[in-house]
Amino acid sequence: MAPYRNLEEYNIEVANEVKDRYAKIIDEIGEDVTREGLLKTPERAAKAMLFLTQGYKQDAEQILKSAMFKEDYDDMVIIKDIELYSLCEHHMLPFFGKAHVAYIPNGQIVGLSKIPRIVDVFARRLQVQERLTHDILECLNNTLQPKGVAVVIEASHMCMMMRGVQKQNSVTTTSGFRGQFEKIETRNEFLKLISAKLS
Ligand SMILES: Nc1nc2c(ncn2[C@@H]2O[C@H](COP(=O)(O)OP(=O)(O)OP(=O)(O)O)[C@@H](O)[C@H]2O)c(=O)[nH]1
Ligand SMILES: [Zn+2]
Repeated sequence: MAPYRNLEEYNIEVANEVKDRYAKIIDEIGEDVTREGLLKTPERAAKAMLFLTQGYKQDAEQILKSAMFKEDYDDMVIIKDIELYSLCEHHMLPFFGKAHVAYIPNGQIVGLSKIPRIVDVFARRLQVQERLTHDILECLNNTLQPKGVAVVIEASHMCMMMRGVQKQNSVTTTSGFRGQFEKIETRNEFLKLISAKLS
């Protein structure tokens, strides 16, 4: 899971292919790929794209399993305001915002950092916000087998801001609930806690 830094750390053939295709795109849009400022741009763009899609090569289930511990705590665990950056699969433009994740343990808990880690695994792919929400939800539900799991994502989509309908302030909220969170009181407690501001 090490963060990738150099193009050489990616599959070199794939990385060079992506780089060459970015050079072609830059040329096609009417720019001069040989001018100084753009000389290294195809390589930088390839690195950025491979970084932003590294989730395909990562195994979220294994990440959770690497830090699951037996524990009798059976109240709600909430990790809120997890910042996320993903790419919409329609335009390959970013969407970004926050994920709020909760679960009710069923004899085992998971290392807290592993939840933001799996958010990144599923966010660093071409996604729609709905599927991203369910990917996180189902992974936690199947791997940790908790009494309940909830995921809420609030995000802004650059494809709706920079182009298309050009709405700068709209935020899309998606949510998924399993197990005890399907009960209205539990769900409401979670929603109340994620909207509460701690001073
Ligand atoms: N449901 C969903 N739609 C998304 C997401 N990201 C982008 N979209 C939408 O995907 C749709 C693609 O629609 P199309 O009509 O094929 O694309 P388009 O002509 O570029 O559409 P406009 O953005 O309306 O100009 C658009 O309505 C986008 O707003 C997402 O995460 N979930
Ligand atoms: Zn889009």
